Amino acid sequence: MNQPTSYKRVMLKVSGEALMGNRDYGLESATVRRIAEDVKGAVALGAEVCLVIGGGNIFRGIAGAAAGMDRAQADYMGMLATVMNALAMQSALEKQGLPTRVLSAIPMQSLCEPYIRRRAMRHMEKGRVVIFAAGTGNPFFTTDTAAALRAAEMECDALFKGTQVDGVYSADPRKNPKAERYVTLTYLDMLARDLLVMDAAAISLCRENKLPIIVFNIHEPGAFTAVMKGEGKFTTVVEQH
Ligand SMILES: Nc1ncnc2c1ncn2[C@@H]1O[C@H](COP(=O)(O)OP(=O)(O)OP(=O)(O)O)[C@@H](O)[C@H]1O
Ligand SMILES: O=c1ccn([C@@H]2O[C@H](COP(=O)(O)O)[C@@H](O)[C@H]2O)c(=O)[nH]1
Repeated sequence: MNQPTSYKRVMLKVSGEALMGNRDYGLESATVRRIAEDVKGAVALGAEVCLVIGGGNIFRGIAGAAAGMDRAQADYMGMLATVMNALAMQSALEKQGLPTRVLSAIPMQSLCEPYIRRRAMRHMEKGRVVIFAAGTGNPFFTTDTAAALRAAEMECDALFKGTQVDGVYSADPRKNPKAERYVTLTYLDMLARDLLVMDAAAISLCRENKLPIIVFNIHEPGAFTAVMKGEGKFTTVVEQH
């Protein structure tokens, strides 16, 4: 085993967009494999790991609504997109030799298990990597909120948000090159300054449950494993700093 981590159980939220790699849409297998290798590295540190994967690489409800669809119907399509990503990640993790389970908030018994909290807990205790699919199962939410919700339910020590940038900035760094990265931040700062790296419902849920949020760049090979050891660049969001 590598140098151990102080985290016993963690949630990793991976944005759907991150799975696109260099493509404009969908999944790039090399990217999915690289993230799976990173999860393997984190598991080797001795942590129990669960995942929520977004669906933005395939479909976002808000885009469907903008194109004239009923918003709730479009959101269900978005949730289905997250199931496809979960299945792709499950395959990649199993290729790495990791035991996994996909648990869906929308029951799909031919594909995966339904989400049952106590079953999920048991899977994690047995060292399986659990992937929570279909978000919260409800429209008008996001997979950030699903990640915060499942992390609280699983009694995780932290929520790691793997995204396109290496932390939380004073403004969106993809739009404003002068934006500055924070090393630590409070939940209230994130909410008050409207720092849109995560939605407000997810941040509030983390705050209520005293769940630290760690934002890092999932595109750096081995970044998740490194951040689990406190290495590399990231932003930590807590109650007080
Ligand atoms: N203040 C900020 N600091 C850092 N990133 C920010 C900030 N404001 C906006 N962003 C943007 O937020 C994005 C984070 O969202 P992300 O790509 O993880 O999307 P998501 O909605 O979680 O996932 P999906 O791609 O599945 O929809 C980053 O790519 C970044 O450009
Ligand atoms: O609880 C949830 C989670 C997600 N959705 C829908 O899925 C897509 C994709 O999720 P992202 O968080 O954007 O990656 C989202 O746009 C919603 O349409 C949902 O309805 N409920």
